[in-house]
Amino acid sequence: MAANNNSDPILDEGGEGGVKHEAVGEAGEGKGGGGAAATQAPAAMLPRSGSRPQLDLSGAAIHGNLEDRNPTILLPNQSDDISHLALDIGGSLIKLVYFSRHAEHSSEDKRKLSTKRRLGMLNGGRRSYPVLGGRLHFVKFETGKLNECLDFISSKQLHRGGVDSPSWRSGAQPDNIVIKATGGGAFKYADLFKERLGVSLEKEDEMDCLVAGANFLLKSIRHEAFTHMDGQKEYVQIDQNDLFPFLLVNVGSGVSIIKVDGHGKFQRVSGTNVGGGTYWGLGRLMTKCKSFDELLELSQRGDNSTIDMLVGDIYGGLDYSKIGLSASTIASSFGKTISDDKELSDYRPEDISLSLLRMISYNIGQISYLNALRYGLKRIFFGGFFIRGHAYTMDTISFAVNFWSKGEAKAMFLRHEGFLGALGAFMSYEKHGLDDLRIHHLVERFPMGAPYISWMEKFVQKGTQITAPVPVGFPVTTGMGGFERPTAKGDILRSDASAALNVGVLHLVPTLDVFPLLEDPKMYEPNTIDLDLNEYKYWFKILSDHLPDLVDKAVASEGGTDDAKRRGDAFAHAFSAHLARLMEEPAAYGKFGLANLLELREECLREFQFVDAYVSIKQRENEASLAVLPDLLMELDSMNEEARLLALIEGVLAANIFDWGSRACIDDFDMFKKRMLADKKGQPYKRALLFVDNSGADVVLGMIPLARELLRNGTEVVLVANSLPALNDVTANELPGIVAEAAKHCGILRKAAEAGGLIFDAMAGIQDDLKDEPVSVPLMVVENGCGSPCIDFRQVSSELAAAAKDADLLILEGMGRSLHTNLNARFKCDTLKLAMVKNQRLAEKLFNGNIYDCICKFEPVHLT
Ligand SMILES: Nc1ncnc2c1ncn2[C@@H]1O[C@H](COP(=O)(O)OP(=O)(O)OP(=O)(O)O)[C@@H](O)[C@H]1O
Ligand SMILES: CC(C)(CO)[C@@H](O)C(=O)NCCC(=O)O
Ligand SMILES: [Mn+2]
Repeated sequence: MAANNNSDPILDEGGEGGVKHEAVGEAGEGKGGGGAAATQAPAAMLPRSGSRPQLDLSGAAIHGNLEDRNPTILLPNQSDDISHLALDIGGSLIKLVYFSRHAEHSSEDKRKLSTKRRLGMLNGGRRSYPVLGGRLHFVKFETGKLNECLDFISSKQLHRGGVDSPSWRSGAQPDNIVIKATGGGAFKYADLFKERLGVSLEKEDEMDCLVAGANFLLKSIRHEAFTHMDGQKEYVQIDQNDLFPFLLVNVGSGVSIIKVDGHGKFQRVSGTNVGGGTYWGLGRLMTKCKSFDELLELSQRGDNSTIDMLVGDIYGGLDYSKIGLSASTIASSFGKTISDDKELSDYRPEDISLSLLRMISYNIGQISYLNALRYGLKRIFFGGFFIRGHAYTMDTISFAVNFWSKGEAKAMFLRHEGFLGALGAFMSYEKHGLDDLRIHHLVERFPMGAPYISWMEKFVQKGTQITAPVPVGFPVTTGMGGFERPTAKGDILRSDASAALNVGVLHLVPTLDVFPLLEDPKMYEPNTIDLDLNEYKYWFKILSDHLPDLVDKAVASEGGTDDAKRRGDAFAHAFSAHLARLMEEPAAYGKFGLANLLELREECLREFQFVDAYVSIKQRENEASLAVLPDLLMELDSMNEEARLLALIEGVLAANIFDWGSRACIDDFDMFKKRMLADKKGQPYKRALLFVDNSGADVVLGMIPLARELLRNGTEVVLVANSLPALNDVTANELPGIVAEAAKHCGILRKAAEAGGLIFDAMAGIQDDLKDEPVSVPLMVVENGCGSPCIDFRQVSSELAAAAKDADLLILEGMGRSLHTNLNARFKCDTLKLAMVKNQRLAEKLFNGNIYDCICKFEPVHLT
């Protein structure tokens, strides 16, 4: 049977004895090397990206001061088209949202075109999606340092993309660039923008923008809103049909309180002048702090009871329980400072900062509650940069809302807290074509700001600062309206650079779709197991242990040059920083599952320009497997149909099913066989989608022979492969080459591949044994839209979505796609999930089984 000794390097358990399963059967011997090169050169084959545009880095240079934390890098030759910049210029901070669109490198190859034609995706040349892909970036500056902001805009030429006219491309200065702007500064600084950048600010109403921004986030971003109570962050999935009404409280310098009833339907019902500016302003005066973060950091080491007058101070240490006040409740903020014969300098800055923070947060919580009560609203979303993702601030506000409303109203926070206005201004562009954005079009990534060129070493140094975990003190509440002071001592606040990791770059990928065969997209959850802290610890160790090996492979894949080594170092730092961040706060990047974690690693490799770390390994495996394919096919053809089907499934699992008694934890093979053999009675599957995994034996000796069997029965086969490299997974770009090689040994494959547009030229020099073959059903290859070893069926390529329309059989192979994700996923058609459980812990957890157990899970749709 198929010799399958290539294994998934991460999804397999580390440790546990190297190569996981040995060659089964005899056909796998000998015939090493010398085989035809099945795969094409990877670099040349990667002109496009399912999720990220490739940058043209030639001629890149640092612009501005090298000492800056985020120096601007100019990429003069990259074709990204920056367009649509929007600003929110507030009393304290300037927020920028800009969209970089990448020109389609539309060198669609013949395979793609023919697949699209076949799948009915080429309707008169009209694009089936509204806009080009690109990325949405979020940046902020202090309003007092407006010049830095202007420099940033000008160095990145952000203001020039807003024009559709090509005049500026030829170098001519456009005379009328208009940029959307909101916030008071849109009025105050309009002249300065005209003077410095030659642009006019088109003013958008601040409240309109706040509401539009909040509605956009709640509608389009997964895991945007969360509650924060007693130090626990919990993401809230908002039901689109049950979003309105809600109260929006934007805590900027001042506070605006808005009742939102729908899109563009709202009323500013209240506000308070005691807000973020008050905290920062008073705090600066009283503590001599130089920055907002420094002030916030001080509060974490404060004890407000030296400053605030508590109920117990007034009642001789007793609660005033009759009206529900505990002794530790603040009776009067700063009240103690009146009776003391003390100067400001006699108080600790830490205590002052905490008293101020509590006074203001509590007050905002209370006013918000009163307004929610006034309009009968249960949900209050808090935005604005005063929140700053700070656990204690959020807990204080949540406590106030919960306490006063007796649990009736809920405080929720937003990951993009400070960018509501800027996003709203951005959304107000009429022609950006983004109005129709859907949740599945957006993929959030968390880049480390990869330094592309000369300052890699600096990044490695700086990366260490980001890596250092920063504990956040969780407050303990006492009930009855009192708070304890924060328990953590000596903590520092996460620096702005890494705090930026709360908010990623939003990648707009208009070609993504929800997989149409999902039984219930709303209820679908790709991850099989929740990543709780224990799971995190486990994966943290596996991923950390595997990191040096991965770096070696990645560096080797780029020729082992000095540059590749430096990038390898930087990648290791960046990925470790991500892991450290997640260990400290598993919910930092939204609700994160294993699929996201594995994808993060692949993205991180890509960020450091590692195109395909496993390229040569994949090539070697493919060549070796192709060399033994003819023998395998011959052996299969000598079997009767039943035995062949078993051997084929066995080949996919690379396990010996003959002794399944002890090895299979889920064994629906007989059920599948019954259905397959029924094909003979004239009801073959119409179209099967085969999701391939790994390279080499898994593909060549596993899935391709299975595909051949289906083709033989008259079933159309679509091989579904990754859009981008991930581990040793074959990509949709590589697969046609492999199929073409395999087809040299088999008439069925060859006819089907020709029918499916995978082979174009009548291949000369191949023995022509096709004369007697009937006209074949097609064999096609489509990309899945992912660059990950797992798959999230809420976001697949439009190609795959189109191919799914006529499919009545899905075959998911491998741990990533059928175990770690999708084990419990239900589809609208028959589904076969095949995997060997190469992880002891998972086997125990999921099936009470053992490592190397197999699952062959058949879920016929008529039974459900
Ligand atoms: N790095 C920072 N520098 C200054 N203030 C900060 C910083 N980070 C958070 N803040 C807090 O955020 C507040 C500003 O929030 P935000 O940007 O939402 O308001 P704004 O738009 O500037 O003000 P407004 O809407 O009232 O005009 C500051 O007053 C301060 O409390
Ligand atoms: C004046 C704005 C709207 C400027 O963003 C904001 O700072 C604010 O809502 N201040 C509170 C003003 C009040 O309602 O008392
Ligand atoms: Mn504002």
